[in-house]
Amino acid sequence: MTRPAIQLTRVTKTFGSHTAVRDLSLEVPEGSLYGFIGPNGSGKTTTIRMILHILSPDSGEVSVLGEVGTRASNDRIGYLPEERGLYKKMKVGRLLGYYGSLKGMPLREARKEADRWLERLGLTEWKDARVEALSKGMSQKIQFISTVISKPRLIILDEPFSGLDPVNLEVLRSAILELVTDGTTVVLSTHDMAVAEQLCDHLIMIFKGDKVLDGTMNDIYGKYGQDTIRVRTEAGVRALQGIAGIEHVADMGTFQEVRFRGDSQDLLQALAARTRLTQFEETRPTLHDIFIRIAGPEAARSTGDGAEVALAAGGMTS
Ligand SMILES: Nc1ncnc2c1ncn2[C@@H]1O[C@H](COP(=O)(O)OP(=O)(O)OP(=O)(O)O)[C@@H](O)[C@H]1O
Repeated sequence: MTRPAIQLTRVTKTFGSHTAVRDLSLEVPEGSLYGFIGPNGSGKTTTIRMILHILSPDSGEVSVLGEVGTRASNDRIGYLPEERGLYKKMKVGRLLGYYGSLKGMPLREARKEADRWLERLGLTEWKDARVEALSKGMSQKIQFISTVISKPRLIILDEPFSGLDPVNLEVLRSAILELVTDGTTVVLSTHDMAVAEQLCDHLIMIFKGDKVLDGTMNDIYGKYGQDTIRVRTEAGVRALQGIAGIEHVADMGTFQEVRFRGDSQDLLQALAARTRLTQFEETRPTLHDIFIRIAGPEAARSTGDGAEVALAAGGMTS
């Protein structure tokens, strides 16, 4: 078996009396696209900082690209932090060449690689612009290039999609997938479970410093099966009010995801008697729903995806 790119063994980190990460063990296989997910403040960034040796754990062991407890492997790691910053007065092309050479690339090669990436991300015409002239989305893509330009074996991206419009999100998404196809290991930290769901092949879910789920997407979905019904009706969430057997409803706005105890045909009939249906589909639960099931209703309030609908006695409130 090949060595994992990252291995954490029983790692704990506290800040004063607050435990940010508790007894965390984790293995990120080489070549995987591993999602670190969890709501704000759950311990993702602290975990990443320990992987990068910016922080030392209070206890436990951190091994990255085969090296235990040293910073030596950092040249082989690309890190896109959540708090971003670029030298504003520098021109884009020069800046990227500079970042590549900082990571040990010959300048000519770094410039060539910068040109390739600028073209790949639709930014060629901005090569001679100063960073300060770029829009937020453009500087985010430049920061991404600065992270990947030196072809690190391991790339850690903290919320890489925040603030990107759907077109640029797609551009970045396919660039990340291409890196993984080429054998790079990518860790993607995000609180957006829908993004993680679309992209990752493995994931770890962290909540209040504890690992609550870890595995391949196939294992995770296999465990939860197809026990969710996606419903789209003219009446919206109100159509579901008071139907016996409904255990949980997540209202996604134009559609609802329903966990139903019993024969789904009974739900179909009950709905058809009340409203016009445009979708009724048995499907697997979303990651967000799995997270709520594991972490409890309190966790629902700490995430932004989908509104939880509480079932009152015989009815619902939203
Ligand atoms: N340097 C620090 N000093 C004190 N507390 C800290 C420090 N860094 C993190 N924490 C606390 O540890 C907890 C975990 O924070 P962390 O930044 O790892 O979460 P996160 O999952 O990355 O959240 P976000 O998505 O908001 O970035 C939080 O309660 C945070 O306030």
